[in-house]
Amino acid sequence: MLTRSYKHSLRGGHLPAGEPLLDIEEATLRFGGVTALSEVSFRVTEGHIHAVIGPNGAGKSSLLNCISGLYHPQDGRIRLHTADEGSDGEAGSRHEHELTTLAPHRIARLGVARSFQNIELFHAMSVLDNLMLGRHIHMRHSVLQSMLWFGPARRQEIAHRQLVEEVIDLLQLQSVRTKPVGSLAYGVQKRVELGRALCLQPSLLLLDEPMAGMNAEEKEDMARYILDVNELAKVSVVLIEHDMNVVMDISHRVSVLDFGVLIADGTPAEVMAEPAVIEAYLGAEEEGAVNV
Ligand SMILES: Nc1ncnc2c1ncn2[C@@H]1O[C@H](COP(=O)(O)OP(=O)(O)OP(=O)(O)O)[C@@H](O)[C@H]1O
Repeated sequence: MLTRSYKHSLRGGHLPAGEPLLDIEEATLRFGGVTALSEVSFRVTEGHIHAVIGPNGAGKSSLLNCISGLYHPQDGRIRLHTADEGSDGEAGSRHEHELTTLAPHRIARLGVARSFQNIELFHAMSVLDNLMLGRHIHMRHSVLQSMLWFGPARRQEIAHRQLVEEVIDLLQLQSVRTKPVGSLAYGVQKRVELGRALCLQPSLLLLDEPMAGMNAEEKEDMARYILDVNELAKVSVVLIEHDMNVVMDISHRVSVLDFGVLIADGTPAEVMAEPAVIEAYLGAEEEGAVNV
C-alpha cells in the first residue's frame, strides 16, 4: 500500500487509541411488527475500522440510523465517549453522551459524521463548495457577516478553508476541486462524499456501503482512502460493507447481524470462522439475497 505522510490531524476527538468510543447496549428497534434490531450489543474502539456486515435486511442501515439519530431505538442505549483536548497532547477530561434520544444535528455536533448509500451531494456545485458546505456545522457567523467578509468571520472562513484543503490533500481531490460534482466519475463522487463527511472533523465516521456500485479498481481506491482516513487522520470508522474481501482487508473488528440479531463479533478471522456466520451467508446465498 502507498504510504503518504500527512502533517495535520482532521480528527475531531481526543480519546487515546484503544479506549472505548461507542457502546451499543441491547439496542432494540421495531417498525410495527418488524424487529429491525433485537437487543444488539457491541463496542466500537477508538482508532478502529469496525465493519458491520450481514445479509440484506439484517438491520445494518437501521443500526447506523440509530447511531446517527435518524431512528431512536425503543429499548437499549447507545453511548458515545469523548475527551476534551488536554495539555501536552494528552486527553483531558472524559465525557459520556447518551445518543439514544438525541436529534441528528446534536449527534453530528458531538463528532459523529455519516455518509449514505446514495450520493447526497449538490451536483451543480463544485467539489470545493460541496466540501465547504460540510463545514457549516462549525460555522458560527451569520451569512451577512460572512458576505461582508470582516473580522472574525473572515478569520473563521480562512480556518475552515484550511481544513477543507487538508481534506482535498488527504483524498487527492486537487485536480477536480473546481469541477461540478455532477461531471465527475462515480468513484470520485463517492470520494467527495467521504470528504464532505470528513469536513465535519468527526471523531467517528459512519460509512454506509461506500463501495456500492463500484468496479474493482474504484473499490480498491476507496479502500485505500478509508485506510488513509483511519491511519493518517486518525478517525475511527464504522463501515457497512458487503464485499468480504474489503472487510477482511481493512477492518480491525467485525460485527455480524442476521435478522436484527448480533450473531458474531470479533476480528475478521474470528467471525469468518463462526459457524453461525457461515450458515447465515450460505442460507442467504441460496435465497439469492446476499452479494458477497
Ligand atoms: N423505515 C422503515 N420502515 C419499516 N421497516 C423498515 C424501515 N427501515 C428498515 N425496515 C426494515 O427493517 C429491517 C432491516 O432493514 P435494514 O435496511 O436496516 O437492513 P440492512 O441490513 O441495511 O439491509 P441492506 O443490506 O439491504 O441495506 C428490514 O426488514 C426492513 O424492511
